[in-house]
Amino acid sequence: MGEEHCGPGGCKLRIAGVSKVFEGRRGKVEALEGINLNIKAGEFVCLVGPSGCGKTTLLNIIAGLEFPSSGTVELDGVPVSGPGRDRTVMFQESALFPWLDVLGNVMFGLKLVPGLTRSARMAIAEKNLELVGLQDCMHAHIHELSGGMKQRVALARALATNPRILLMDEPFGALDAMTREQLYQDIQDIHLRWGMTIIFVTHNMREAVCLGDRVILFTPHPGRICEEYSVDLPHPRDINSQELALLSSRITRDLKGAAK
Ligand SMILES: Nc1ncnc2c1ncn2[C@@H]1O[C@H](COP(=O)(O)OP(=O)(O)OP(=O)(O)O)[C@@H](O)[C@H]1O
Repeated sequence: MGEEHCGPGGCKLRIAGVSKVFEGRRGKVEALEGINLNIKAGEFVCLVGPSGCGKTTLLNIIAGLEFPSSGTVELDGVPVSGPGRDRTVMFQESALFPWLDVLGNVMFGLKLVPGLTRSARMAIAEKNLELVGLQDCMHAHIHELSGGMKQRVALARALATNPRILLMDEPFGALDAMTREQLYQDIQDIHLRWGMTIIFVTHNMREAVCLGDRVILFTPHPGRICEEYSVDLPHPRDINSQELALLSSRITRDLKGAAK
């Protein structure tokens, strides 16, 4: 990875009294209730909790893709009123365009940035593909890539727009253990050098403790914050370390208690 790469830093996030009620075919669903969370600029925060406790909903609210039923979200003191280029979401499924090659996919994400010529978009896309180790695959078709490579393309696409907040929804959930371990190293390295704020949803407690400065545990139906844990282990962290296993099994025990 090129040492010269450096992002714009992160922004501060203030979530105050956020609740979300969906009115769907099943009637009212209380997805979130009274979420208060302050996230520092550059902090890496992992959200964990039982299935359906509203983690994705909160991520979507921060992204500006959903709106809270009550409460507010502010980025550096400015209320979120919709999606913006300061935030990028990366999903479990890479959602790449199969008719574009690897380079084309990353360049496509840059079309929303005003004032960039095609050659500038290409240069930025190439730089970010190098950053995630895909410099030799720029012209590959998407169907030629492994699951891990596809997530690397998605990561390069997310990073290319220089987000100040990276919102990641189980981005490594579908990958095998070895590929995930490599990506844990890469994402820690990128976060250390870029300093963007990262909010990362996962079901994998070890992953949360390996990556997060802080892990936030939610209760189910409606999702509320029931506990938070500071992770003071130095980076780069090894997912197989003893200390990491101890903290992750403590959170898993608390999760089982919260899910009852
Ligand atoms: N658009 C929607 N309309 C109605 N209900 C919704 C909608 N989106 C989410 N929900 C409901 O809100 C609740 C929270 O969903 P959400 O996807 O945020 O949970 P989650 O914690 O991310 O779940 P998982 O860990 O399984 O991905 C669930 O009961 C879900 O069915």
